[in-house]
Amino acid sequence: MSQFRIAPSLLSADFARLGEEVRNVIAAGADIIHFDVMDNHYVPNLTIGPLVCEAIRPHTTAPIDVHLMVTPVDALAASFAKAGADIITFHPEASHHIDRTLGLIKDAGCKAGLVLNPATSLSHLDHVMDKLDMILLMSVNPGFGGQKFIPQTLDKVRAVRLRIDEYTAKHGGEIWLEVDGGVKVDNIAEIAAAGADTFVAGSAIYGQPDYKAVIDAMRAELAKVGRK
Ligand SMILES: O=C(CO)[C@@H](O)[C@H](O)COP(=O)(O)O
Repeated sequence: MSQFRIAPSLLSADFARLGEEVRNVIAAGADIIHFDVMDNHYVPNLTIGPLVCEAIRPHTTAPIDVHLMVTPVDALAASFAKAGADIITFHPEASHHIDRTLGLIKDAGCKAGLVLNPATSLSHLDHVMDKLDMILLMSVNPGFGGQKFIPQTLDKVRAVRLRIDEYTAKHGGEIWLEVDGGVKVDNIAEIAAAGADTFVAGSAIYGQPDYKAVIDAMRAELAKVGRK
């Protein structure tokens, strides 16, 4: 895996051909499959559940990164761990007991992370840094693909990068910083320069006929970033 990771969001894939869409995007050079779970309650949209995760699992050995936009969280997190997820992230305001939910995900053998919406405070990270494998910053309000990147996210990325670097310099370990929403070829370098290392892109990749061309173009942009 390269130092920057590209994670196509299945939300923009052809749902009638999901297995093939997973294989094609990995063959095109993606690192991770991003799997958006929406419940029509926490967010105003309804997508896919653990059965679909289980169905795509045999189609790739790449990590499946499940982003839970649901409340309540715990039972579904456990189901996704059983269904073959590698990484499970959730929104702190959707869980009554953040520390317990993170522990439950890790005890099930998955990497765990928190997701912060554009207006959600970084204070949610304060007491759980030791349990985080990933922090996912939403650069759109969650619920739909194809929205425009919110530029104020860049300051948040810088602030979280600082927190991660300070924390890992002192305590060791690794915490990925993922950004999700409106990520394109023309802004990925700026987001990386601000401190992100993992990039979710739905419509930018699945909205084009040639997935490899888009992923190659993203990697070419990332190669220009001096940070790593
Ligand atoms: O979680 C979400 C939206 O809630 C995202 O993963 C979107 O699916 C990203 O789509 P694009 O903005 O890249 O089209």
